[in-house]
Amino acid sequence: MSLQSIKYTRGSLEILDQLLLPVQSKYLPVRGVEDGWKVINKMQVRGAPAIAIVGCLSLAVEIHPEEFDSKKSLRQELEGKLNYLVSARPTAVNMKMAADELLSLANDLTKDDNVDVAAMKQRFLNATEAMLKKDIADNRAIGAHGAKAILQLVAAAAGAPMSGPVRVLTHCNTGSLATAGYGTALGVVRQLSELGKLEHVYCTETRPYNQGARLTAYELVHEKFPATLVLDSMVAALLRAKNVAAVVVGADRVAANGDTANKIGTYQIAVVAKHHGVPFFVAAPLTSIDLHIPSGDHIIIEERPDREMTHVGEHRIAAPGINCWNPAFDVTPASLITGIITERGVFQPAQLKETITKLLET
Ligand SMILES: CSC[C@H]1O[C@H](OP(=O)(O)O)[C@H](O)[C@@H]1O
Repeated sequence: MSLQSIKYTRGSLEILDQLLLPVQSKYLPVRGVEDGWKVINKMQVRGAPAIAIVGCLSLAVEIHPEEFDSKKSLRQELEGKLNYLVSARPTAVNMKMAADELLSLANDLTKDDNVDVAAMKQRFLNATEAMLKKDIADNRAIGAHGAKAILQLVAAAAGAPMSGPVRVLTHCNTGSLATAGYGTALGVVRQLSELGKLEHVYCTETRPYNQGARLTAYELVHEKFPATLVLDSMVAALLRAKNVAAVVVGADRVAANGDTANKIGTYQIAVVAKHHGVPFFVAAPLTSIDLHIPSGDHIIIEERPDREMTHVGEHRIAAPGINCWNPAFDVTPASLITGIITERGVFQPAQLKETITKLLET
C-alpha cells in the first residue's frame, strides 16, 4: 500500500504535510482556496500533478456548501479562484492546465440553457473529483509504457530477445507523494518491480528540500524496494561504477520541443548520463506538457527562499550572510532526453509536438 498524499471526500480535503516527513506523518485540513494556496506555496504538498489536484479540490471544498444566485456569479467565482491558485507556484504547468480546462467547462455550462446553476456546480465538483482517479490511471499507464521502453532498450543494446532485471536512477520525488498515487517516474520503477525486472533503484537526496532523501526513500523503504540513497554529487561516480541501465525523472513543464523543466539537478544528471551513454527518460502525464511554449527558454523558473539552503529544519548549515541562489528547477534540453514517457506512449522529443497535437485532436 503506497503512501497517500491526498485524502478527499466531497466537502472534506486533507493533505499529508510533506515538510514533516519522514519523521512525522500528519494530515492537515484544507478548507478552501486560501488553505490550498498556502500548502502548495509552502510545499507542504508538492509535485506537479499533486499541486493541480489539491488546488482544484481546495476550490471544490470551498464552493461545495455555497449557493450561487446565477451561473454567471458561479463562473466569476471559479475564474478568480482558479487564477489565484495558479499563482501559488509558477513552474509546474499542471495547475494552469487544470484551471484552463475547468474554466472552459464553466464557460460551456454557463452558455448551456439546459443546465441550471445547481447542476453547473455539481458538474464542476464531478470534474475536479475525476482528476484523482484519472491521475492514478495515467500514472499506471506511464509506468507500463516506461518499463517496456527501458527493458526494450536494454535488450536491444545487449542484442538479446529480452532484458533481465535493471538498475535505474531517479531524482527528486515523483511517487505517490507527488501525485494522486502510484507516481510518474516512480510509477515506472513500480512497474519494473511488478514485472520482476527491478534489480535496484537509486534515488538522489535532491537538495535543498531533500525530496529524495525524505520522500522517495520513504516510499521505497515503505514498499521494501531494493533501493539506495545517493548524494546529488555522487551521480557521475554512480553511473561510472554501478551499471545503471537508465535514468528516469519527472517533469514540471515540458515545452513543445521536449525541453523539460524539472527539479534542480536534473540537467546535470542528464549531462552525466549522456557522457556515460545511459538512456535518460522523462516521465510525465500530458497535463505536464505545455505545447503553448516552443522551448525551455520560455519556462519561468521558481526561485525559493535562501533559508531552504542555509538551514536543515531549524539547524543552520551555511555561514550567516552568504548570498544564495536557490532556483527550484532547471531545464534539460531535448537533445539530452532519450524519450518522454506519457500515459499515451513514449515519444522522442522531436516527435512530441506533432504526436501530442494529433492525440489531443482524437
Ligand atoms: C510527478 S512530480 C513532478 C516534479 O515535481 C517536483 O517538484 P517539487 O517537489 O518542487 O514540486 C519535481 O520536480 C518532480 O519531478
